Amino acid sequence: NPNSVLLCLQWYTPEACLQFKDHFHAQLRTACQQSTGTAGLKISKVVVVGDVYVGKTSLIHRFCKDHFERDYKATIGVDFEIERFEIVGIPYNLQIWDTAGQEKFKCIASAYYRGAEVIITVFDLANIQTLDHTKQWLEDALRENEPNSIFIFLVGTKKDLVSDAVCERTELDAIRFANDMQAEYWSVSAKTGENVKEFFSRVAALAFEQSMMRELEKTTGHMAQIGTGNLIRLEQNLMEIPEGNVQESSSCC
Ligand SMILES: Nc1nc2c(ncn2[C@@H]2O[C@H](COP(=O)(O)OP(=O)(O)OP(=O)(O)O)[C@@H](O)[C@H]2O)c(=O)[nH]1
Repeated sequence: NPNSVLLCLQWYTPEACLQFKDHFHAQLRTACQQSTGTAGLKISKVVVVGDVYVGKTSLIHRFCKDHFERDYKATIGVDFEIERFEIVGIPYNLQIWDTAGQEKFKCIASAYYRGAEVIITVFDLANIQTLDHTKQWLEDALRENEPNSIFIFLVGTKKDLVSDAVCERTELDAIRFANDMQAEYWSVSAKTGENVKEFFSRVAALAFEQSMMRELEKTTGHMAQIGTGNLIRLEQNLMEIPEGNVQESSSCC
């Protein structure tokens, strides 16, 4: 649930962790407000690409409207939805761009790839050929962007249409593809809703975290990192960390 996303910090006591988290969230809000000069609304652009008929529109509509349409209606060029969140008290929007899979619309759709913070590459679990095309879709989308600052997801849709055995077999290939693409792999069903909210919550959490880190670095001039270790370096005089007192195992607040 994006509303309850907690930024994971490694610390050595739960109390210190909570105290630090409160301070950290306050820092995020201030940085955000300073950078926008407004109530601090942040927007991240998400671009969804993949072959025709793989279920891009259905995936987005299941998440944004909690609706599934059985009848196929091709996307003409591009379409977009905005999903509003509030994470740690900061208003946050995901702008989700749905692009057409049909070849004839590709040049229109590709004009909207620029400025993406997240690229979601979609294939159909019931049509393995669509997986083969995902690398090309990603390559096209990355060409318009700065590859190092983008989160990439590989998503297999229509999970409800395949047996568990077929799904498992296909996922072995999909995970291989995901590794090559430096993407995170998810399987979902827009029809049943399986994994859809969880998937977009993950997208929102990562995009939010990255956007906040950028703001913090801009406004404080300090390097900040969360989620991957004990490397949070904000104002270092804020809380002294005794040498050798940081636990190796991860703890989450
Ligand atoms: N059973 C099942 N059908 C799905 C699922 N997702 C999409 N579909 C169906 O697949 C067809 C294509 O879905 P769309 O979401 O329109 O596909 P798209 O990738 O957006 O297609 P383009 O806009 O042409 O690129 C529609 O008939 C959907 O109802 C799913 O999870 N399960």
